[in-house]
Amino acid sequence: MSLLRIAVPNKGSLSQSASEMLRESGYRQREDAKQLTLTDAENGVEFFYLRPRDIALYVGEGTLDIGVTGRDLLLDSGAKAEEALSLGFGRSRFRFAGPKGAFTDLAQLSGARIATSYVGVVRAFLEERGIEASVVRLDGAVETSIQLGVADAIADVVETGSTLRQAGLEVFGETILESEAVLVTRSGSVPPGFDVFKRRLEGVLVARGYVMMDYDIEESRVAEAVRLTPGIEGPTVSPLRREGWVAVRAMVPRDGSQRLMDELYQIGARGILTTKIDACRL
Ligand SMILES: Nc1ncnc2c1ncn2[C@@H]1O[C@H](COP(=O)(O)OP(=O)(O)OP(=O)(O)O)[C@@H](O)[C@H]1O
Ligand SMILES: O=P(O)(O)OC[C@H]1O[C@H](OP(=O)(O)OP(=O)(O)O)[C@H](O)[C@@H]1O
Ligand SMILES: [Mg+2]
Repeated sequence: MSLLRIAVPNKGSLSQSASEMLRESGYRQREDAKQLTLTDAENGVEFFYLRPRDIALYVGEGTLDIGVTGRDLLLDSGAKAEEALSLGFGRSRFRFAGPKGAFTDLAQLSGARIATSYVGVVRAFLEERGIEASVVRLDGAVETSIQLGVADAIADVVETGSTLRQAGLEVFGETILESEAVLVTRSGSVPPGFDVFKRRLEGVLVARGYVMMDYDIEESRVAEAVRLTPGIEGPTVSPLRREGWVAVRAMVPRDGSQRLMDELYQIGARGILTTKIDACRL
């Protein structure tokens, strides 16, 4: 059987997290940041380490079957590729920003010069709003362009906001788009073997978002407790050696699991434990 060809970011914000997720999904990943490709024949895949900005193009052309890239980069590329799964890391917002106090409303962008590395996304957004502005394409360090007189405003990736603050800029207008790392495939086509690959990554996503919770409780209060921890298919309830008590086991969302433990304790549960899940298939 031919190998699934998968593009992975070689550098930048998404690179390390992408490789980590693939490793947790049971795939081999390169040990050396200079390595360009890696074959994992046992798992039927071959990895190509590429610039994240180029990945959607390779997948859209059909040269590669699957890619990991940013939603913003996918949209900016205009490639014939589509999002198949969001991966929960590399989260950022794409925003307009300008000197403090200079802009309050998107309409003020009319006639302005806007610097960005994401020309496709910005042009499409302005067109949709009927705003006529000139877009200046820069490769990076976009925040400095205003101070240097090349632009009046910028549109860029904002994560913590500290780069903007340091440049004396502030965001304005609505968020252009919310981005995160995504799996992309060629529009309208599902490569053979994609379902297994996707299920493995979904397993890691669920494992990251959930913990396994165990507790003991009096049988008379089980119904109440199980309402708090319904599990996925339904919790496992098993007998305990102690008369009138049962053990309950259920997957629960990691967020809020501490509060859930407090609530279970309140209604009489004891021996409440959570354990990390490494991987799963639901
Ligand atoms: N703080 C961040 N800065 C830039 N991109 C980020 C950040 N956090 C997440 N991302 C996402 O990473 C992708 C951009 O990756 P890319 O590797 O092209 O740029 P980079 O991380 O700025 O790397 P570099 O500029 O060093 O090449 C986008 O999808 C973007 O939304
Ligand atoms: O909100 P923050 O947490 O400050 O992160 C956002 C900044 O990080 C990125 O720049 P990067 O470091 O990649 O440099 P670049 O502009 O040269 O790509 C991005 O372009 C913003 O400038
Ligand atoms: Mg950058």
